[in-house]
Parts: sequence; C-alpha cells; structure tokens
Amino acid sequence: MVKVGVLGATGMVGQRFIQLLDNHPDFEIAALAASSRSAGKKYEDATTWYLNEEMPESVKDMNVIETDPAKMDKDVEIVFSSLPADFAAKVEPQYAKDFVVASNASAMRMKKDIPLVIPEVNPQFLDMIDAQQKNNNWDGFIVTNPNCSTIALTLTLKPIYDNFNINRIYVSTMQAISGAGYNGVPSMAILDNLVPYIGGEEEKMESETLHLLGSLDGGEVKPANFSLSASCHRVAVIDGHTEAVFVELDDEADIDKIKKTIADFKGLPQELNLHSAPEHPVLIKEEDNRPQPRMDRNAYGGMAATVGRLRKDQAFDNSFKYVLVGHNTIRGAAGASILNAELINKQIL
Ligand SMILES: NC(=O)C1=CN([C@@H]2O[C@H](COP(=O)(O)OP(=O)(O)OC[C@H]3O[C@@H](n4cnc5c(N)ncnc54)[C@H](OP(=O)(O)O)[C@@H]3O)[C@@H](O)[C@H]2O)C=CC1
Ligand SMILES: N[C@@H](CC(=O)OP(=O)(O)O)C(=O)O
Repeated sequence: MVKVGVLGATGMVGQRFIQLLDNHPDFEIAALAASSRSAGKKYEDATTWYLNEEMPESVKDMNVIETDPAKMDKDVEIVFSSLPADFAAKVEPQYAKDFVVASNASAMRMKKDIPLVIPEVNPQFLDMIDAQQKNNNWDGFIVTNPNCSTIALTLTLKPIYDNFNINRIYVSTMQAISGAGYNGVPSMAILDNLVPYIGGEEEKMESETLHLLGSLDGGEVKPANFSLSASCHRVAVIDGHTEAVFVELDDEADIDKIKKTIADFKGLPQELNLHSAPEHPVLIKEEDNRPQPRMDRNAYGGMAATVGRLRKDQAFDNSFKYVLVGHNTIRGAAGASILNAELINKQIL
C-alpha cells in the first residue's frame, strides 16, 4: 500500500478524497492536514461532514495536522491537495521537495513543467516531470488536474478533436453550488435564483481546455488550435455541473458518426484497468430530457461525463450541439486527482 496524505482534508473536496480513498486497493490514508483552526483536533471534531455517505470510521480519530511539509510523515509518498489556490501556490512547491503532490487546486496548472493531466486525454504530459524535478532540484513533483467544468468538457471533446476538425466552440455552464465550497454561496443568493458570474471560471475553461488538447513539443505545450468561448453561471443544484456545448467543425459531419466516436472513446486508464477508471469516460443518452444533474452526476461512481441531446445545429453550417453533466467534486476534483495518482503509481513510482 502507498501511504497518502490529504491537504485541505476538512473541506468539500477534502471530504471527497477521504470518501474515495476509503478501502482503496493501493492507497492508505496516513495523514490529514488542514488550517490552524483544525490542526490538533480529531478529524471528526474538526469537520462539518457534508457528504451523504457516512464519514469513514478509519479517519474519525485521526489527528488533523498543520499544513506544513515538516509535519508530514516521511513514509507518505503522495500528498493530495485540495487547498485554496493562493495557499496552494505557496505550499505545494514546498511539499514537492519530498513528496508527489497530486493537486486539485488551480494555482500551478498552467505553470511551465507542471503537467495538467486528464489520464484519458493527455497522459503524455507526465513526461514533463523529469524536467520539473531537475529544474527545481526536487525529489518529488507536482501534477495537477483541471477545473471541474473544464474536465467534463474536455473528456467529451477529446474524441471529437481527434476525429474531426474543430473550428470553434461556445460553452455555457450551469454550475452546482458545491463548486464554491461549503461556505461559498449564501442560500439567500442562490435560492429562487441564478448567479451569472463565477470569478475566473471562464478564463480557466478557455485556457485549460486548449492546453489539455494541445501537444507537447520540446517540453512546451502547444495549445489546440481552435477558438473556445465560455460563459459560466451558478445554479441551485448541490452537485453536478451541466454544460450546453455548441461545436462548429470545418466540414459537415454525420451526427451518428459523432455519437459513435464519443461512445467508443476509451483511454489509457481503461487500458490499464486503473481502479478509479470508468468503463466509459463519456456516456451518451438518447432521451430528450437527459442528462440531468440529479440523475446523471453519479455515472460510473461520478467518474464519467454524460452527454445528451446531441443534435445538428440547424442555425449554422457544419455545426452540432449537446448538453453534458459531470460530477464536480468527483470527476471534477478529488476523483480526478486520484486517477492521476493511480496512473503515476502504475507508471512512475
Ligand atoms: N468544490 C469543487 O467542486 C472544486 C474545488 N476545487 C478546488 O479545490 C480546493 C478546495 O476547494 P473546497 O474543498 O471546495 O474548499 P473548502 O473551503 O470547502 O475547503 C478548504 C480546505 O482548505 C483548508 N484551508 C483553508 N485555508 C487554509 C490555510 N490557510 N492553511 C491550511 N489549510 C487551509 C480548510 O481547512 P479548515 O477547515 O481548517 O479551514 C479546508 O480543509 C480549491 O482550490 C478549489 O478551488 C477544484 C475543483 C472543484
Ligand atoms: N470554480 C469552480 C470550482 C473550483 O474551485 O474550480 P478551480 O479548481 O478551477 O478553482 C466552481 O465554482 O464550480
């Protein structure tokens, strides 16, 4: 078993890490870290548990430690990070001196030599790790996963990008409140309402998606060459981001062929049979009223995106549109970091 630690263990994503790591066949939780507000307390006393699944017995009595690499058990090999981005930017490099950091925070995603990875999409970006270690003189390294809306979108775009020529994409999101953390959006702001702005989200979706679908050329990422415009909105859903996607290709394409390409899509995690890999990264639904977050967010344990209403766009040439749902704290956060770590454990450690 590989010993792992969780940073930000008391938060929304930290709790997902704990739930998904409970009874994991390869990883064993050895350390839980959070802020000085929680450090020194038992995990069950420090945490307001929000998940429907019960808090695992194995963590209840664990002492929460400070988020300081010097306090981390040296037997720990992988540290999962679900820290606020500004703090992550400061401490993740400190952890990387000695530990593998699988980070879900946005701080380091677009930095040189730091792989931003979805294992089904761009596992080859892990080749940056050697340069990262050499350039920083680190024994460990940092690997990141994308923003929660980006990851679901990119999973659905990968088979399209590989098989058709994309010219431009518009995407409009309807994002769950859990995406903003437990204290993120006041109930007075979101009930009976919709908030048409999520700070920084559109920029992250636009840059990260092109980066993930790009190529690695002499250690540098050359982003994918199409235009992408995002508009992001908060809705009164607890978990599960929904996205309306509008794709324009260079040429006319058959809708059934596009559907089959998406439905047949599999990647390295499926080939390697990684523990958290969904059998299919993207499911296609034919019903007119799907996908819906309540019904579809838990596809393959929350690790698959679900696509529905894939249809020709009658208003524009060479265009089609669809709706997708992805679980924001599972495939969009903790599950994504864990899948990255499973791939690293299989191929690098
Ligand atoms: N929620 C989501 O859907 C997604 C979130 N993310 C990213 O994951 C990260 C965590 O998000 P989320 O879990 O929602 O946030 P929460 O606010 O729910 O949790 C934050 C966690 O970080 C800890 N923390 C806060 N400040 C400090 C500090 N100064 N020093 C040490 N620990 C600190 C908190 O500890 P304490 O309890 O002690 O205060 C808590 O454990 C963020 O970077 C977020 O952007 C990424 C994708 C999706
Ligand atoms: N901003 C996202 C969640 C998030 O924290 O994203 P990021 O990891 O890119 O900061 C949401 O509100 O749904």
